[in-house]
Amino acid sequence: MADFYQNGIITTLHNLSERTHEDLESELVEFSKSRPMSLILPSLFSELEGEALPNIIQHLKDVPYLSEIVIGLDRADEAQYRHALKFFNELPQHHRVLWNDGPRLKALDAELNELGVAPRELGKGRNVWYCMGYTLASGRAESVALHDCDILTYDRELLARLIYPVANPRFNYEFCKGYYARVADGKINGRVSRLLVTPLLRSLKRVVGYRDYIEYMDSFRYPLAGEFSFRRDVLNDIRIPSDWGLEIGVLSEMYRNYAHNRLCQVDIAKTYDHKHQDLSFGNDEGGLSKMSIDITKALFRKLATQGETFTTETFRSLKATYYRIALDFVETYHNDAVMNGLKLDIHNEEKAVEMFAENIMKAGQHFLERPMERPFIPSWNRVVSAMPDVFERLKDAVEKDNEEFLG
Ligand SMILES: O=C(O)[C@H](O)COP(=O)(O)O
Repeated sequence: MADFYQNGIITTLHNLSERTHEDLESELVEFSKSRPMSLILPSLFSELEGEALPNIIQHLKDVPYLSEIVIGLDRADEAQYRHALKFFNELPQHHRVLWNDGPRLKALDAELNELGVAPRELGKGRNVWYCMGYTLASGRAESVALHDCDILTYDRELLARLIYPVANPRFNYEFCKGYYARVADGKINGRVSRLLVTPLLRSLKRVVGYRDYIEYMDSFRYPLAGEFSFRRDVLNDIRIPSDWGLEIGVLSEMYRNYAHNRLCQVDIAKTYDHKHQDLSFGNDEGGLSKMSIDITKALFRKLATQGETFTTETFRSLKATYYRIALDFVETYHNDAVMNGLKLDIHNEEKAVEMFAENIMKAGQHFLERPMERPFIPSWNRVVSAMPDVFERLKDAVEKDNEEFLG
């Protein structure tokens, strides 16, 4: 059983009783009468052939409270898009598959690009952004959840717990972030979250001092979770980063746009496992190495927008402080693992810490060389002002794709 401690400056909603998903769902069905709900699934075609997504679909089939499911499909050719339409057609809920690489959506993307408001990089950020635009265009939902498509331990209770805080009409939350223990196969995972993000935030507290933003970020128990939920109005003015800073960037946007009491986090699962990426030592362009550089840059950029100044010396102190704190964390996690009968490879953990320490310097150097770089995709409010009929056009393109290729 979890404890009920409130850490940090964001409300934490715990899992304190063994409520069944049926029990939660019967409430959600009631809530859906005043707050219709939808789910966004950013997916790669390859995930349709993996282990996780077919199981997610089996669970979603029985979810009784969703008005819409919006699937963003990346890296699919025409035959694969046709296959995806059949694959998702098992869902009884109203659903649409956005063929991001198809000619209709690519033509719209090219026009947005002409106007300077299209995403500049391919990837999950762009996929999520188009799904958010479609959700605004379709207007079917008041409360929206979003989760990854590689969750191996998926259960429909995860979705019920994730959307509940923004679905209950008596709650005033605009945004909710999921958290869980990433423990699977006898191991503690979540290497970037445990070994980079938390120790880096703790070292920032030492090097730059108390900052409300750092306290806020450190309040999230799993800051890199790809599971969020929000009220629809959030989607209008959120700016999504197109790189690996997506999760951190979304939290920073919420910090900028809302008071702390409109935000919360919720325990969504006892365990969680997903597809693991390589650490990619020495390769700044891939795997967890690139992820760690993007995340660190996102934190520096955000602090800079609050008036923080950085020099090479700041980054050197930060690296040294981080290294010490992160090594202490390795010992902490090791002891936690031992007491729980789990495995933790100290050598691999320390190798990861060494790489992250180097990457803090690389991210710092990059920041000093290009302080004005902004990987953000414009908010949908801005896009509407540049192209007033964008929602009709997006909706039309998606409807036509679905009609033409479903047969
Ligand atoms: O959340 C994280 O820390 C990264 O996504 C890496 O996760 P993993 O160690 O579970 O693969």
